[in-house]
Order: sequence, then structure tokens, then C-alpha cells
Amino acid sequence: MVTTGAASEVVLVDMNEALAQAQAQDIAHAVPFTHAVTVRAGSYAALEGAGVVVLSAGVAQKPGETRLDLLERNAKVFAAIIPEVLKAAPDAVLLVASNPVDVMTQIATRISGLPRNRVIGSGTVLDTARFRALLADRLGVTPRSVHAHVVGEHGDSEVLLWSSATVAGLPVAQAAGQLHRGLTGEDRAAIDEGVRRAAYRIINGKGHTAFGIGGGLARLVAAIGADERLVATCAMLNDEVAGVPQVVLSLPRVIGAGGVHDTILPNLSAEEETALRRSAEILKEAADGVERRMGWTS
Ligand SMILES: NC(=O)C1=CN([C@@H]2O[C@H](COP(=O)(O)OP(=O)(O)OC[C@H]3O[C@@H](n4cnc5c(N)ncnc54)[C@H](O)[C@@H]3O)[C@@H](O)[C@H]2O)C=CC1
Ligand SMILES: CC(=O)C(=O)O
Repeated sequence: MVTTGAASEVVLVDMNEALAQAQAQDIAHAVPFTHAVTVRAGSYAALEGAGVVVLSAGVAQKPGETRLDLLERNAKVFAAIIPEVLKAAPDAVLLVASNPVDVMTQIATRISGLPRNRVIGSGTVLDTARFRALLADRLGVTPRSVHAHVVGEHGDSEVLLWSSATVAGLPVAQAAGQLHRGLTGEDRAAIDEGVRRAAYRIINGKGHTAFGIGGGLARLVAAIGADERLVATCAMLNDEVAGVPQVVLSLPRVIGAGGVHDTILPNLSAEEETALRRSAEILKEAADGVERRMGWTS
């Protein structure tokens, strides 16, 4: 957020106050080289007046763990922190990053009681970035010129929408031909694996992921602050997706002041539609299970 000037003030709140203080100081020392952003650590009360509160507290995956393995632990963290956040910043948009981000967004929607469009999960914003980056690399163009989306779970069952991926308005296979680049079935499989397994690889190498999600969250915060109507793949509670009712997953959403303004369902091939239904079913089952175990539903 500091490097892009996405906000005028950033307040870090963490149960580990010494860590929050240290991070805030370290980040503040980058301000002279970047944008005029005030950065400080504080208690929940310091969130007063916040336009957006990013919820990233909780535990992260250890090597070998899936995102869904974190569910119970992070549900308890959200039950503790969301009432505190809302006491200080009742008008904020909640932007959820903690994993498993889709189910955590459902939990945040339930606990907060806020309108669903004010509780956004970063969802597949990161996976879409990874897809665009890998496709761009294959085709020899910049990722900003690749229009492609990942929908569904931010996790193992996510769906890369190859059928609607374009460059310069051309389907990627045709664009690849004109760019004299191969895009074989093997290349596609490697890109799929590169996107779907990115977090596992990075966590194996450095213990956590940070820069990609930091870039994505900053982009969403900027879009909310400036009422941009940015189209980004984010998670929100949907009435129904692919026949699955009341499920949180990512689709392209229009993001502006106050949160999500609209949702767009891209054209899907039959295979993509089946994969999206499967992803929705996995998330629905995980969310229903944790809601029962937390005693929120019978
Ligand atoms: N959505 C996405 O694309 C991504 C999500 N994540 C998720 O974000 C979360 C955080 O990841 P990291 O920053 O790497 O972990 P981390 O362990 O470095 O940071 C989590 C912080 O939460 C704090 N915390 C824990 N319980 C708390 C409570 N009750 N109140 C206040 N603070 C509390 C801890 O003190 C810690 O500083 C994880 O769930 C991780 O899986 C991480 C990267 C990408
Ligand atoms: C950790 C995580 O969810 C990611 O980097 O995709």
C-alpha cells in the first residue's frame, strides 16, 4: 500500500504489539522513497475512521498443509477480532486475506452481520495475477496485456478460464500463433500447475507468500478508496453458483466505494462449468462443516 500510495494512512494491529511496532517503523522508513502514507502500529481503537480493514490475522500454512487445514484455528481468531474491528470502524469495508480465504469470508460475513458486498475476500485475485504472469511470460507480452481469470476457490480446486483468456481481443491460442509462440497442451498443463501449486512451492522455499498478495490487496484497497469500478476476481457470498446455493467463491466483481457493486459471470466451457460446480461444492461443504462445529448452525 505504501509503494503504490493506495491509502493515506496505514495502521497495523496485531496481538504481537512489538512485531506490529517493528513492521510499522520499517515500512515507514520506505515512505521517503515512495508515497506520502502515514504508517503506524496501534490498538483496535486506532482503526477509527478506516475506510478498509484488511483481515490477515491468524495462522498460515506450513509446508505440506492445505489452506482448508487452517479453518478451525482461523475461525476462532475471526470470532475474537471482528467485533473489536467493528466497534472501532463500523463503516469500513472488510477485506479478508486469512486462509482459507473463501470460507473465512463467509465466516466474516456471518460474524459481522454486514451487507455481503461490504465483506470481500481477496479470493483468486492472486491466482488471476499468477495466471496472467505465466501466460504473459509464455507469449512474450506484459501481464497487463493478458486478460484471463481464475474463478472458484482460492486453493486446490480453482478454475483457470482458458476458454475466455485473450490477448488483444484474440483467444490466447490465436494470439500465440501471431506472436510465433507455442501454447501446446503441455504448456497449458505447466501453466495450470504453476498457478495452482504456486503457494506450495513458494512456502517450501521461503516459508510464506507475501509480495503477490500484498500487491493484490493494495490494488483492491486503491479501487475501493477511489471508487474505481475495477473488475477483479474476488470472493463474496453468492446466492447461487453453478447450482450450489449460498456459497462464497471468486468471480469477476466490480469493486468501488463501499465494496462490490456487481458480479460478472464469464462464458464457461462445459469443462469449466463442471470444475466450478465442484469447487463450489467443496467450499460449501467446508463452510457448512465449520459453521456446525462452531455452533453457528444446527
Ligand atoms: N489470501 C491469500 O492469497 C493469502 C493469504 N494468506 C493468509 O494470511 C494469513 C496470514 O499469513 P502470514 O502473514 O504469512 O502469517 P503470519 O503468521 O506472519 O501473520 C499472522 C499474524 O496474525 C497475528 N494474530 C494471530 N492471532 C491474532 C489475534 N487473535 N489477534 C490479532 N492478531 C493475531 C499473529 O500475531 C501474526 O503476526 C494466513 O492465514 C495465510 O494463509 C497469506 C498469503 C496469501
Ligand atoms: C498463501 C496463499 O494462499 C497464496 O500465496 O496463494
